[in-house]
Amino acid sequence: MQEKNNSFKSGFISIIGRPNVGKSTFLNRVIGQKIAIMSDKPQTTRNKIQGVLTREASQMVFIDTPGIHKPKHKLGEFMIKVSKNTLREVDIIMFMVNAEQGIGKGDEFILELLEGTKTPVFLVVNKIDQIHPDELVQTIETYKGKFPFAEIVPISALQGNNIDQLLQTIDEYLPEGPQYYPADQVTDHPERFIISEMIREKVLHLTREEIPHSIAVVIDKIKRDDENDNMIRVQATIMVERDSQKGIVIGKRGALLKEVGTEARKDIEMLLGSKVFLELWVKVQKDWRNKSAHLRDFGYREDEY
Ligand SMILES: Nc1nc2c(ncn2[C@@H]2O[C@H](COP(=O)(O)OP(=O)(O)OP(=O)(O)O)[C@@H](O)[C@H]2O)c(=O)[nH]1
Repeated sequence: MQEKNNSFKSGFISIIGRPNVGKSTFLNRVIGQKIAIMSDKPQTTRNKIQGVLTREASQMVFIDTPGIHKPKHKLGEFMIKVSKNTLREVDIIMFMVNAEQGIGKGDEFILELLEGTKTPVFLVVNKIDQIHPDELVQTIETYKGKFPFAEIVPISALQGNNIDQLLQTIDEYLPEGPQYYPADQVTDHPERFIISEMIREKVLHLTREEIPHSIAVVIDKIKRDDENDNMIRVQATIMVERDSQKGIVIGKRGALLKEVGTEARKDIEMLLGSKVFLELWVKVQKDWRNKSAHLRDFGYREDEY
């Protein structure tokens, strides 16, 4: 290493893995800001979210792909298509697995999807804070036998263990390239999407087990109110699949919806740096997950990927 290489490196890193392995936790830790929704329920990340990490000599653009699983209905198939498309275009694939669990059907399915890919695949074993080192060695051995991983990196996204090492390794694989985004930009997602995810997160959180993932949040309007101290008015609709779910989301005399609104408003105010008036509606749209047309309405447009 006689010659110092001053050239800038950059690239796209796709994070893939079964639901709940900790992809969003990782992104949030690395980017240091709440951009990907975090939840202890599986499959809360439906859209592609990019987090951008700019270092001294490199820029990493992370893509948080939807949790892959075998398709059970239209939305599932759609998510898989999205994931497959992104895998072809990225520089590194981070396949994240949960150290606490053995290799499962979902992992096997993802490995099948990865078969023959030319992109380097990193096996990232997350949640190592939960297991004994001996178990870790075993898990790694099992995975090693299944796929020619370019790198294997154990981490704890929650506690931060080995994250620097992982970023260093990613750096080594990045090609020379431009700085795609300004250094202070952490996400290229429109505020609209982040706001809808903030609201969705509150609904999932406050309804606990009662509301499955059959909800979507549509932002109807974001408007600055010049007459009212520049307050920003946000109008959003929470879409549910069944009447019974509507009742749950609204709660007794509207109590739950009010709580969702209060909590979400705080997050949105932080994001926009302004006072926010949040108006929430709940609407039943039967069986929306199986209707491709509705996917479009909810902003899951394939042509964006
Ligand atoms: N103990 C431990 N828990 C973790 C770690 N990383 C994530 N978790 C937890 O695992 C759960 C799922 O994490 P997420 O980051 O939402 O998972 P995800 O992969 O983004 O999930 P989807 O959006 O469903 O694909 C959360 O309760 C996290 O707090 C870790 O390193 N250690």
